[in-house]
Amino acid sequence: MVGAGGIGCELLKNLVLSHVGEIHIVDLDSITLSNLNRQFLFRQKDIDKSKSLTVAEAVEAFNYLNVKLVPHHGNIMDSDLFPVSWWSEFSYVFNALDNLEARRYVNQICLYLKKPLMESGTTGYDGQVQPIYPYVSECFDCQPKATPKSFPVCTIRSTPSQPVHCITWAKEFLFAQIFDETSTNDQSEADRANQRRKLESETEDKAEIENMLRENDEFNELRNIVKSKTSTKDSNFFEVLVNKIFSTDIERLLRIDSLWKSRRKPTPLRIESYTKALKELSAERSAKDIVVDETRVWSVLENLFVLQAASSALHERLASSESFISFDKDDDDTLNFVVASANIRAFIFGIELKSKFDIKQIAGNIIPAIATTNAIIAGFSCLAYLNYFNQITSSDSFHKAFSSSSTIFTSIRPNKYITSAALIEPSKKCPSCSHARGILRFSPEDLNNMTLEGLIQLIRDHYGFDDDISVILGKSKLIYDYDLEDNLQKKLTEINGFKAGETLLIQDESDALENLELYIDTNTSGKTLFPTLKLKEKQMDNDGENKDEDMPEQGEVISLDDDEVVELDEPVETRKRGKESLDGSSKKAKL
Ligand SMILES: Nc1ncnc2c1ncn2[C@@H]1O[C@H](COP(=O)(O)OP(=O)(O)OP(=O)(O)O)[C@@H](O)[C@H]1O
Ligand SMILES: [Zn+2]
Repeated sequence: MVGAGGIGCELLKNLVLSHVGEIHIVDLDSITLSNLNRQFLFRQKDIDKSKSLTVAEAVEAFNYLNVKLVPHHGNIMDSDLFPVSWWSEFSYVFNALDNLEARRYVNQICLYLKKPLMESGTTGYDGQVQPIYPYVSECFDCQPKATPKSFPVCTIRSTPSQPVHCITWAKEFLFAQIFDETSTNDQSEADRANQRRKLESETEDKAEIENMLRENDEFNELRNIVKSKTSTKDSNFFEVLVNKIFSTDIERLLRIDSLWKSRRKPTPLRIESYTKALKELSAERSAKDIVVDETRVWSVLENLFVLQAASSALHERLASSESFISFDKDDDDTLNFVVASANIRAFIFGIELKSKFDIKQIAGNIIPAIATTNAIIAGFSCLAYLNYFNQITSSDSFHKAFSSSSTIFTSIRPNKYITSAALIEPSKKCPSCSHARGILRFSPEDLNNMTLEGLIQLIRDHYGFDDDISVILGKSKLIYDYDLEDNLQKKLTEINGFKAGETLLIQDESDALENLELYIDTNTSGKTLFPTLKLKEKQMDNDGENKDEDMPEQGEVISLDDDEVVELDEPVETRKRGKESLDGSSKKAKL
């Protein structure tokens, strides 16, 4: 079971009461106060303890069927901690995760190992369980997932009109520029040129572009103050910050007439008019009294007061122990900074102010989790799994389970509280399961002595590639094709990145056979084992064009080796065969 959060707690209780033999529980996180309202296996005393260890201990209280529980504290995507040999032990995998990246990773591992996977997720009242039988039913990646909504840079930086624009500005721009890891004082020429190009793709207004670039440069002063070891009391960080972002920058925006032809103009904030009231407020109350008032919309003065306190707290942290601070909705200093600066910007632009509670939801991309939805989904997850195990008497259990399992949805819509849909076959366009996969288990001897040329020969012999092949290591590192022979005589261990947990994507240059993805495992004691797979012939459409769409898209980046990166400006398909289509660069026409 991967994830011991909202769904995980409910699911573990169900599985233990269903008498599952042995359950391994993986989670990378520790328990926070905000988990306690729905993750019922945790108590106040457990705050800061490991989720996986605590959850295993908690269910022992009702583990009267003596299910064996094995907790693991760690990131499931860490292939040193969780190698293929570890994954191979399981007969069933449950996802109870909260992010796409980890879900995708588990999905891929289950495809490699052909393990049944129960995928589950909830947002608010909406929930879904999807049983996945690799290569028989749709996998997690068969249906494209929606990407989060984003806003044009110009709206965020120059012309906000909704609270969400101000919140995005405060979190993604202001906070990141000053405190985050990516904030830097010495931006290279290339970075600047890149930034300019990006802005030019969004607006033709030259004055606006110059303004945004200048604003960026001026953040140096703020970064310098905040990163200097000057005591917070002696620094004028808050004053410089407020003057720059709420006064100087706004005045400069006002000078760009083109922006305000059909928009309401912003009004710069005069901090002088608040100085006296700020002093009085700080004599009366502490900022702590205000920040706990999460559901009331604070006044402009209160927001300034909170901003002052949050700036000083963040400055103090940077001056004492931390080298950078990332925004985290559960880190109150970062959240208060974002809430207050977003609200003051909203006031300047005549936009509605919001409560800390509302801003937290938006800035943290949160839809409140509902304990009942988690419980229902975990219940279905367990029932669907039991259904699978009641059937696996035949050798063809995936096909059998395919016809008797369903995807189940919950929602708050009347007559649609619970609905189900039959499973469907994998999509031919799926980036994950539309090609063959398997685990390539190297003996330690072969891994140390085999050359890339030797490996390529073995792959060709094993899988019947007639023509030449190309080999991509990891996400995008091309290590061999008919035109790139530099690595052929290298031992496998001499190729940067060639290690257990990485993947090799093999493509047939003649496009006759489907792509093959091999997962590198080095944990075997015997001889090197190639997975037994029969590669399918690629489907061609009537024009002889290949129907499979697994080539990188236009604009995607392929890296050739660690320091050479080529941006594709035309699809790889057309470039593969003809050097003449390249720009004659010194990249030795590797693509
Ligand atoms: N890569 C990963 N490896 C292991 N566990 C993970 C990984 N990614 C996420 N998780 C765990 O999955 C669980 C998901 O649970 P849930 O959706 O309830 O989120 P939460 O972090 O507990 O709550 P919230 O995000 O609402 O504060 C979390 O406990 C999280 O730590
Ligand atoms: Zn798929």
